[in-house]
Amino acid sequence: MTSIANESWSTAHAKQALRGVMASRRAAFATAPGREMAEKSLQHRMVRALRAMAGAGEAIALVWPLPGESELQPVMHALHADGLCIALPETTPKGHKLAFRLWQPGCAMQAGRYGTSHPEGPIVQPDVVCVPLLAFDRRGMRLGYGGGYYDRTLASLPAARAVGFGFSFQEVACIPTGRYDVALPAIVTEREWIRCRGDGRTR
Ligand SMILES: Nc1nc2c(c(=O)[nH]1)N(C=O)[C@@H](CNc1ccc(C(=O)N[C@@H](CCC(=O)O)C(=O)O)cc1)CN2
Ligand SMILES: Nc1ncnc2c1ncn2[C@@H]1O[C@H](COP(=O)(O)OP(=O)(O)OP(=O)(O)O)[C@@H](O)[C@H]1O
Repeated sequence: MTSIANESWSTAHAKQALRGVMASRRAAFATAPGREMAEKSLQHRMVRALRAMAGAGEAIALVWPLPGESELQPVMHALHADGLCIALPETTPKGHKLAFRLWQPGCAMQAGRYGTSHPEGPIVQPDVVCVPLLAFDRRGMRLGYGGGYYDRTLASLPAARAVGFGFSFQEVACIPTGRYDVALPAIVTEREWIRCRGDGRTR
């Protein structure tokens, strides 16, 4: 359910309609012949982009995938082996920012809100935040599940570098935006590392 308390009725409803369209596209992609190749290519591009973005020993926030999302565990293992610190979000109650917890290979995962999973490790403040998305555009605007979690979280971490990630089929011409949506500076897909053109409020 989308909370419409903080944005106009028309924006909230346009976002919800787009979520429905993107859910169908994602379901079709789940069984598409190119899925496995696209997944591997996205993982490689993510590792390359994050190695370039993160300094030695820095903390990178990734996500534990929800059904239909790309598998990022190989990315987590590769960056951990580089000596980077990996954190995953714990889904807090709606209206709050996410809490990031330290992940280590083989660590126990705890079931969280909305089907998400998080490690039980200590809280970590990430230097780089990888942002999951349902849809994106070339400005760097994104659509998520409607919790507003990443908008709130990024607003509270002004020094963190953010990068979105997803598959190229998730690109649309123009994401409907509200007052709290801020453009991502970059988005990685299985095809490219997009330097987004922004909307005048890019973080
Ligand atoms: N893998 C992953 N982890 C993540 C996110 C994500 O997008 N992907 N999040 C990104 O913010 C946060 C969790 N955000 C969520 C916010 C709302 C709903 C939710 O309302 N789900 C509805 C149905 C949503 C739909 O399909 O339209 C539900 O479960 O009923 C789910 C996750 C943190 N962890
Ligand atoms: N920094 C913020 N402060 C207050 N309200 C916010 C903030 N960021 C987002 N919101 C509100 O949260 C609600 C959900 O936002 P939105 O639809 O953009 O979520 P989303 O980006 O799809 O979700 P998520 O970030 O969890 O993937 C909207 O009503 C929005 O105005």
